[in-house]
Amino acid sequence: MEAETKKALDAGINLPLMEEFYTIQGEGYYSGHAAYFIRLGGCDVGCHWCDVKESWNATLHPLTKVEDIIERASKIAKLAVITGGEPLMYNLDYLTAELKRKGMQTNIETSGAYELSGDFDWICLSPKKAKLPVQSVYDAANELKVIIYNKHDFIFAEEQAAKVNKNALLLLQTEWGKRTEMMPLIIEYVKQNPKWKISLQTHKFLDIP
Ligand SMILES: C[S@@+](CC[C@H](N)C(=O)[O-])C[C@H]1O[C@@H](n2cnc3c(N)ncnc32)[C@H](O)[C@@H]1O
Ligand SMILES: Nc1nc2[nH]cc(C(=O)O)c2c(=O)[nH]1
Ligand code: SF4
Ligand SMILES: [Mg+2]
Repeated sequence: MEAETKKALDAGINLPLMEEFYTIQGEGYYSGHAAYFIRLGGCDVGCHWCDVKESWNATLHPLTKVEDIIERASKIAKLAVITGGEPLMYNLDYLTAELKRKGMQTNIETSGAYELSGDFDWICLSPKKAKLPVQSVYDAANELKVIIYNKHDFIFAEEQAAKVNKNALLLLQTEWGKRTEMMPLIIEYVKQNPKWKISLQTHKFLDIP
């Protein structure tokens, strides 16, 4: 990579953009809200059930001017959701500062595997066993959303709940491919442990992006 290109990437002036779309947030506390999704390419966490594996290789996604993304987003939306890939692999200070300057709300979907950057109004932390969150993200998270793929994930969920700040909402979300098997267990678990709530990928039921 050329020095100028690297400089713009490190400063978060240009970021690898996989896709951007205006849709309805399907998951978590903001489920049901209209939101402009900004999906950045690049992730090295390696969840075998990841539903956007095409995002992993950052070099496949063009370095895009953040300025242009914000122009498009702010024309049609009030809320931006930064996702990926793993968005915290990048410096998100410029992106969030400019979104806010346009009056937009900034939310993020992250595994928390990298240090926090950017100024976020809402942080969804979805921790992964393969690369655990850093402390700063446990401290700042507004919701903890644990994916349930098998029974052991309930134990993992409790371990993660013990590490996150006390104000964070606690959410269990079935891994999509295992939903028939895991949903009955999640329902029973939440009835027995009502500090948890269910999060569903409602956009997949609605068949929207
Ligand atoms: C694709 S990830 C991108 C953001 C970040 N890398 C992360 O994992 O939080 C967005 C959200 O989708 C969840 N997710 C990914 N694959 C899933 C699947 N097969 N079933 C249910 N949730 C999934 C993640 O846990 C995360 O909460
Ligand atoms: N509608 C919709 N809601 C979402 N919530 C989190 C998503 C993500 O992939 O980060 C996502 C997504 O891809 N689509
Ligand atoms: S951390 Fe997120 S983007 Fe990365 S592999 Fe896991 S679910 Fe996919
Ligand atoms: Mg998704």
